[in-house]
Amino acid sequence: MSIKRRKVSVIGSGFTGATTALNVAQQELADVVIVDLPDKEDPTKGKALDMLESTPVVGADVNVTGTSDYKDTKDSDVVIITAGIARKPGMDREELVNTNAGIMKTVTEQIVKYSPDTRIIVLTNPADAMTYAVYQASGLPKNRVFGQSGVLDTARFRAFIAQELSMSVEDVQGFVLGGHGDDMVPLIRYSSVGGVPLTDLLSQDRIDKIVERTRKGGGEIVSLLGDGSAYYAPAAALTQMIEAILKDKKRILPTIAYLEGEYGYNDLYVGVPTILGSEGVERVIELELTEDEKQDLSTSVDSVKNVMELLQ
Ligand SMILES: NC(=O)c1ccc[n+]([C@@H]2O[C@H](COP(=O)([O-])OP(=O)(O)OC[C@H]3O[C@@H](n4cnc5c(N)ncnc54)[C@H](O)[C@@H]3O)[C@@H](O)[C@H]2O)c1
Ligand SMILES: O=C(O)C[C@H](O)C(=O)O
Repeated sequence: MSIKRRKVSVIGSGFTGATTALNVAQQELADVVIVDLPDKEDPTKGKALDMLESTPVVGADVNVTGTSDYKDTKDSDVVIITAGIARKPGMDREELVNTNAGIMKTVTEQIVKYSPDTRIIVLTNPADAMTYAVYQASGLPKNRVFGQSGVLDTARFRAFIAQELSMSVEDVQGFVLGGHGDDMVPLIRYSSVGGVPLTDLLSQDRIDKIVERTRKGGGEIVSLLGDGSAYYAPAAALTQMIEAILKDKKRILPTIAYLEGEYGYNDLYVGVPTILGSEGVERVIELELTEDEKQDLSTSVDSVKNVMELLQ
C-alpha cells in the first residue's frame, strides 16, 4: 500500500523559514522543500541537508531539500512565504512594504505555477497587506490564502499572563484581533485561565501592562536582537497552523483572513478567529464585540488600510 507523503514548501531560508522547516521536519508533519534566491542555493541546500541529518535522531521519516528552482515545490500541500526583508531596531513593519510587495508578486507567481490549488500562509511583513498582495497575485480562492500573526500575538499574550500568574501556559486562553501592528486588539473578555476569567485573576492595571507589552512584543525582540526580528515563536505559530491544515484538525486559531462583510469589513485581510482545516480557512468566526472593542478594531483596521494604500 502506498501512502501519499505530504509536502510543505517554505519560501525564504532565513531565520523564520529555516526554523519553520526544521519544526515541520522534526515533527514529521511533511516532506519539506526550502526555496531561496539562486545566489543562496548552496547555503539553502546546506541548511536542508543539516536538517535531514537530524531526522534519525528525532525519529522523523521525512525528506528535506533546498533549492532555488520552484519546480521542486510542485504539488505542495502547503506553501509558507517568509521571503523578504525584516525590520531592524527603530523601524516600523510598514517600512518593509515596498520591497516586500515586489517579492510577494514574484514568488507567488512561481508558487501557483507548480501548485495551482495549494494553501498559502504568508508571514512576510507587513503581514496583513502582504497577505492581500499574495491573494491578488495568486488567483486562488480566499480560503486558500491567509496569513500568520494572531497565533504569535496570542502566544505572547499567553506567555506574559502565565508568567505574571505563575500558572501553566497550557491553561491560558486568549484572542488577539486586528492587524499585526502596535494597535492589535487583545480581547480580555475572551481571555481565561483554566476557564476562570482573566479579570478575576488580575487587576485592570496589570492586564493593561500585559496588553501593552503584547502589542509591542515584536519590537521588544527586534531591540534585543539588534539585527533581525523574532523567529522561534513565529515559526512555532506557523507550525501550529500547518499542522491544523495537514491533519484537518478544524482548530479555532486567529488568522489573517479575507473579510467579506464579517465584522463590518469588506475586501480586506486582517486578523480574526477562524476554523483552520484541510481547506485552509474554512470559516471566519464572528464574535460579538462591545462598542469599545469595535472601536479598537476599527483603529487597528485603519492602520492596515493605511499600509494598503502604500501598495496602490
Ligand atoms: N507575521 C509575523 O508574525 C512575522 C513574524 C516574524 C517575521 N515576520 C516577517 O517575515 C519575514 C522574514 O523574516 P526572517 O527573520 O526570516 O528574515 P531573514 O532575513 O532571516 O530571511 C528572509 C529570507 O528571504 C529570502 N528572500 C528574499 N527575497 C527572496 C525571493 N525573491 N525569493 C526567495 N527568497 C527570498 C532571503 O534571501 C532570506 O534568506 C520578514 O518580513 C519579517 O518581518 C513576520
Ligand atoms: O516585529 C517584527 O518585525 C517581526 C514580527 O512581526 C514579530 O511580531 O515578531
